[in-house]
Amino acid sequence: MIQSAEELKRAAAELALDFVAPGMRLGLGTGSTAAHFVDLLGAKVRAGFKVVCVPTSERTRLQAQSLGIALATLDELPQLDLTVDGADEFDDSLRLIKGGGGALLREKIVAAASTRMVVIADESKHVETLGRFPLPVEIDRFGARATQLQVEAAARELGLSGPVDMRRRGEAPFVSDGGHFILDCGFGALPDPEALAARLVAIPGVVEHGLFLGMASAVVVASAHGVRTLGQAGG
Ligand SMILES: O=C[C@H](O)[C@H](O)[C@H](O)COP(=O)(O)O
Repeated sequence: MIQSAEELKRAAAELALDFVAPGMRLGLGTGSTAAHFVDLLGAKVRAGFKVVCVPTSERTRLQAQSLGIALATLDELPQLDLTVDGADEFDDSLRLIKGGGGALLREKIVAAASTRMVVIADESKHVETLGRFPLPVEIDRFGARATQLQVEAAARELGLSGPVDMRRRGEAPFVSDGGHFILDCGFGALPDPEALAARLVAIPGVVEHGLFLGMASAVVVASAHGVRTLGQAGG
């Protein structure tokens, strides 16, 4: 019987391997769940399986490299067949919150360049309404405080409130692979994620937000009762 969170993540990652065909151009996600997938893919590659992968973060690039997985940049491979990535939250409509690990911008660029995005997660990430996990919003370093005020104002217009915190690593602000800051927005339940997404992208200092809407084609979710797939991984 599957028990620990790590076992659940690995079980989801294992099932997602079924969606990978030889010769595919693959996007590799970031985070502890995606790391299980990369690890399992590495074992397949060692056994002779051929794929070329584009990592969504430096962390994932280093892991994949250490496992001997063939890598390319997104400039070299601008169209991908499939991206497999984790998520901080997903709902029944396969809408996601991502960015807990700070990789949301590259993750979204890579997912958008992929024909399909398959998300792997344990059941704890499944929510009725997105927003339990504070929404990460990646912002330019220039004028960060001004951008933060605009994010807060935009949320208020939509009837949302709650702390907007600059993500920190120790004393200093956290800096993403792209060199940006991240705001963690604890707005609580997001009844209209599409409206919030539209409002956030209209703020000039916002580089990207962690709402992935209409991007995932399937979520492979592992619980103590087994692993199931929501949505369609094909087509
Ligand atoms: O920026 C990080 C990513 O969006 C991750 O995929 C997300 O935070 C989920 O990570 P984990 O699998 O570690 O919960």
